[in-house]
Amino acid sequence: MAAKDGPKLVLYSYWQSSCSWRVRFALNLKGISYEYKAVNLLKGEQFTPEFEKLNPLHFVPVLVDGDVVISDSYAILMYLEEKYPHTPLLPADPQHKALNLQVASIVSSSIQPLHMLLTSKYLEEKVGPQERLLFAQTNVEKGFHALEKLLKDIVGKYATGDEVYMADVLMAPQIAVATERFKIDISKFPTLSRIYESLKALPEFLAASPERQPDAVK
Ligand SMILES: N[C@@H](CCC(=O)N[C@@H](CS)C(=O)NCC(=O)O)C(=O)O
Repeated sequence: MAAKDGPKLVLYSYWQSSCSWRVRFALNLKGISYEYKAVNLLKGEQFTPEFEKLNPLHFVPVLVDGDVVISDSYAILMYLEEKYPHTPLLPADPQHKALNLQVASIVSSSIQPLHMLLTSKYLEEKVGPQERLLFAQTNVEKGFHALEKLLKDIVGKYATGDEVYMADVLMAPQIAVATERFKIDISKFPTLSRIYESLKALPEFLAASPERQPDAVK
């Protein structure tokens, strides 16, 4: 389905970016088609003057919806939720809604920034590749312990019950990156493992996966 009453949405994305993956997953869940614009982070395309106009922080993802330009995946998801409310990313129940927002915040503020490209490059230069990896692994595991504790009594098929919500949208790419890039043993986190098993079978998640993007390097 295309976005109603307006031009097609444009997503600036990089295939391996977990923040972009969140937005691709959410767009797929909502059935919104979009144009994909690749920003090659390894070639430094996030620093071009054209991209800087979209996001002075030089990060993907950026969503363009007509005149509206939004960077930051969290803000993009909230925008999509308001403008395209079908297939909601947040439950109506206030407690479950708060839990989804809390999980989303933990992933986007307390896990991903500690292993992102910018942080990794800096640490690798200052303290070396081994320390960089250890720093990422320690902080991903710390975040996963918190998520495990938060969700263990509420988990259903997905993070906060039997519907896919915002918590899942952020957790699934984060778990994929943790296991594949940082070799985290997800079996140490039984609740997260269980959620991930359900999520990784979803066609909307698979279609959003790095390998399936037009800029994927095979
Ligand atoms: N809080 C931002 C973080 C965005 C972010 O960290 N993007 C990464 C890719 S996941 C990026 O563009 N990194 C480029 C760099 O580090 O130079 C969001 O959720 O969108």
